[in-house]
Amino acid sequence: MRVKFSKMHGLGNDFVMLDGITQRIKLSPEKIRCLADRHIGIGCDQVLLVESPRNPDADFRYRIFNADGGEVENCGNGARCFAKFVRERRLTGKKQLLVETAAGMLELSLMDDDQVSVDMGAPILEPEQIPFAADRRAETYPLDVDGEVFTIGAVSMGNPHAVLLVDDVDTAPVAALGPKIESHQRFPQRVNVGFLQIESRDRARLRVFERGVGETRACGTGACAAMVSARLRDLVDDSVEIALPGGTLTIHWSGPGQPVTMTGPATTVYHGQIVL
Ligand SMILES: N[C@H](CCC[C@H](N)C(=O)O)C(=O)O
Repeated sequence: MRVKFSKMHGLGNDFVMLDGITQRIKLSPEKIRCLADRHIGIGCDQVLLVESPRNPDADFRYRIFNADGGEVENCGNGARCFAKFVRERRLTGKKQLLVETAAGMLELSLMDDDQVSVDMGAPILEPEQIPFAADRRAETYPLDVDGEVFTIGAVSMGNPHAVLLVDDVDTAPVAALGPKIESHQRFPQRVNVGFLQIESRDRARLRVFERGVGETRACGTGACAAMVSARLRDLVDDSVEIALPGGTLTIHWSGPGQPVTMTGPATTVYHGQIVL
């Protein structure tokens, strides 16, 4: 079946965007892995599928699939690209969108300068809801990785994140330690792993080894989770510029129970067609 797609990215975290409203699209983990493959497919970190909402209050539903074929709960960079995509495909004329995801509802605001602001909802901090095996909720947790104990934060933005503080992201052991923590047995659904360098109370640098993908050039939910973990440790204030390898996101969070807001760009690279 021949389908139209858009190739997009949020700060270099790249996506194949599929309109499942005006097109009949049936995906399987194998098809997703093929689409995401940078040699035999289009190549992307995630495949994002736009569908009609189940919730009558929502404008759209959007589903997120990692390059390994697994469906996941949330994608911050993808949410911004989604907002631009549905406008470009003339699926809506609205600039304020309510979107249903597996993690719940997201509120998206398209701004004039191609920036998109997303209300990502309140972070989830209870270990069993992250999910993360721990006796009780804490700002940080010891995590034994092959006999070496690391201090991590554990936060869910609908999807699970572990956050480690490092002195210098450029020399952080992302490739060596990322996979070990991603598949650590205390994270029963695996986990995204953020390596965070605090520069000041309103600026930090971050690299993320993403669950189901590997290191990406940016991770929106990762930036939100890292800021939340740093805020809980009183290392930053309520608004922080998070600099990732692909560019900078502005994250705002005023404390537990409050929503996290993420603002950043969304870029369309090209439109194409492919036989699925
Ligand atoms: N790898 C993530 C999904 C994509 C998140 C990321 N691309 C973002 O911008 O938030 C997970 O398995 O939870």
